[in-house]
Amino acid sequence: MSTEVKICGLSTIETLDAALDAGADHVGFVFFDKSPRNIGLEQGAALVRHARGSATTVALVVDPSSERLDEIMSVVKPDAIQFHGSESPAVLNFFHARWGEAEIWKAIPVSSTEDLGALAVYLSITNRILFDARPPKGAERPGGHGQVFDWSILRDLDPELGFMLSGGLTPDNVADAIRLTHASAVDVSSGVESAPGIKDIGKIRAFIQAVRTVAREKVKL
Ligand SMILES: O=C(O)c1ccccc1NCC(=O)[C@H](O)[C@H](O)COP(=O)(O)O
Repeated sequence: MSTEVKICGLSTIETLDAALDAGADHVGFVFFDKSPRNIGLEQGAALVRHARGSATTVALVVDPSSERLDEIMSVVKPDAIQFHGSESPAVLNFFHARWGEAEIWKAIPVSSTEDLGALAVYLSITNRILFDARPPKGAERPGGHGQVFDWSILRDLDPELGFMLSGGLTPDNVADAIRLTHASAVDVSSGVESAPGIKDIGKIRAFIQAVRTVAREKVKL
């Protein structure tokens, strides 16, 4: 089965179209004002409307208030919310009770095997777990740093978990990352940019092509 691809941090119709045309399965929009990829609610709503039905639309948030979540859900109307901060299981359960139809994705920061302990806490209350590189100390945002972590930490995980791999992926390293971790999905932001927040259409296409080459290898085996 082909590895799913999420292109995160999109902010223009042009780059969103490039991702959709190249076959992205999921498209992500950042609602966090300390991010160079941050977008406004109306901008997000227009991008989500444009992508609806072609890919899963994912709104990324970091420790949002319940008012902020309500705003995003009622104006932007994404298919899924990606919680990328230190949200507790209680926050995710509260969100589910209020917005039951939306998928819940949770990012888990990884720098050592011990970090996988969080899986047991979040697995039953999420639709998808995303492993991302733990951010550098003192960083202003918990993701989107273009940093890899040691993928061998994930090597023994059950591929049936269907986890998403993230952190420092690029068109050049994503095939190796999939072969090593058997991730069922990959997520990228910096690796398909020419500068922080500026998506590069050529890199988006190259990234998705590199992911698809791994699927073709599997067919040949
Ligand atoms: O991308 C951001 O600016 C961001 C800000 C705050 C929280 C999370 C953020 N990004 C999360 C993502 O889904 C990224 O795709 C993921 O961290 C990987 O980023 P990168 O290493 O730059 O590909």
